[in-house]
Amino acid sequence: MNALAATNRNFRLAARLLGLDSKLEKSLLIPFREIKVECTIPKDDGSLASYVGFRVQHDNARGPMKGGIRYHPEVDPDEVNALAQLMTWKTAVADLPYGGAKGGIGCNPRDLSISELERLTRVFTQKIHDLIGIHRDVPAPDMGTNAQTMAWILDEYSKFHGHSPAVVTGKPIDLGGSLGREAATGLGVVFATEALLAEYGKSITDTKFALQGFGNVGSWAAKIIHEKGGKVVAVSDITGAVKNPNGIDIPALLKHTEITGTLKDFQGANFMDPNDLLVHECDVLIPCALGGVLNKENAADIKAKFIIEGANHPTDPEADEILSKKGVVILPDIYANSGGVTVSYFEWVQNIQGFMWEEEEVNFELKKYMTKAFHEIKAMCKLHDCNLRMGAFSLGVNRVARATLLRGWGA
Ligand SMILES: NC(=O)C1=CN([C@@H]2O[C@H](COP(=O)(O)OP(=O)(O)OC[C@H]3O[C@@H](n4cnc5c(N)ncnc54)[C@H](OP(=O)(O)O)[C@@H]3O)[C@@H](O)[C@H]2O)C=CC1
Ligand SMILES: O=C(O)CCC(=O)C(=O)O
Repeated sequence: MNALAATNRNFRLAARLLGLDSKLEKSLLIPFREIKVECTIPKDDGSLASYVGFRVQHDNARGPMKGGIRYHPEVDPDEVNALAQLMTWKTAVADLPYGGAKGGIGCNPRDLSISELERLTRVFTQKIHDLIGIHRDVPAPDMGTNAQTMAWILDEYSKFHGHSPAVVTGKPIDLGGSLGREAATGLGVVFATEALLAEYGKSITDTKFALQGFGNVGSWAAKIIHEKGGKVVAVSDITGAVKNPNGIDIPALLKHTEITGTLKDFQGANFMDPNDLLVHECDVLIPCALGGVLNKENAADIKAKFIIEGANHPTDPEADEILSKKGVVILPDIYANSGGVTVSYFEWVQNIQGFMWEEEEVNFELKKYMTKAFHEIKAMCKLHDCNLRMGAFSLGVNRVARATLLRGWGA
């Protein structure tokens, strides 16, 4: 099942649980606006290269639309649509005054030089600048993009609209980025994990973790888990995977990836087939890379008792069903990885106030938001007798439905 079909399915199940009117259900599902633009740039060798960029603005009932921009070869309209919709429910679960959006460009950032990436980002921004904005749609980093990408968007956008730091979040600190934003998604994943494990009388200390993806989310989550006494027994990136049953030395691995850019040739662990990462022996599995990686092909072989969805849409509905029958507890993406957008919200607030918070304050507030959302999801699970994914979806969808009804349709 593709990402959009899976996301629509989860939304519809939640709408049924809530007893939403079918016309309201239909209106919530249709995106507010879908943008598709051609981005042609001169490459460093003088030849031309054309790419397709997308921005899907799913819903703005609760506030400006919010969500990352992804640079990846597999970016396609259905996936961006699904990710935009997930942002709508995610911001509502976290109770942020935002709607949802997502963007992307179908390209392999590893094949582009820094100056080619800059040109591509500026052309994309030129094409969409009238449709984003501080109170309209606020992009942020996602897979394949980072603080530098946000700096180029900010600069290009500001040429048209005047200096506007709050038009993007996840910026470099020197341009108004928030302390703590870079680590926020990984830290939020860890707060979410702690909240879940505590329900089962467990903690991070001495628990065994496997993480797929060692980029922004995966590397920060691994670092913080290691600092809290957890054992990271396996991690992977696109080039391969490493394992150590006694726990990988994460600071050493971070030093290695900083120097080489990959997990390859790391001396402190054994290499393994990256396809085995998801079915590796561990207590907690944290997918932090692509969508749809847990599916009917591998779900029956998963050894973890808990899955924390650091990535967006890592579990397809068929896998959800198989895993649920096995008794595996899944903490869904729209809650588990909401730490990033929550600190993006703090960044936007700081930019609008023209004020900067201490990192301790950012992290303290993040923990408060993550803890509150966890208990609100649990309450929905109790009310509707459902799993955590449906608890989170029904919490988010209900908040957006209420805002939509209150605003009305201005007939
Ligand atoms: N950044 C954020 O704030 C947020 C991100 N997310 C989600 O988290 C996930 C990861 O995002 P982020 O960390 O920002 O992205 P990054 O681009 O920083 O990192 C992605 C990581 O995934 C690895 N990867 C890519 N393909 C594969 C594969 N087939 N098998 C194993 N590893 C793979 C990459 O390897 P390599 O480096 O070798 O290419 C890299 O380590 C995405 O689903 C994103 O939507 C969710 C909320 C917020
Ligand atoms: O920080 C943000 O605004 C969005 C992050 C994001 O894209 C996500 O949560 O999937």
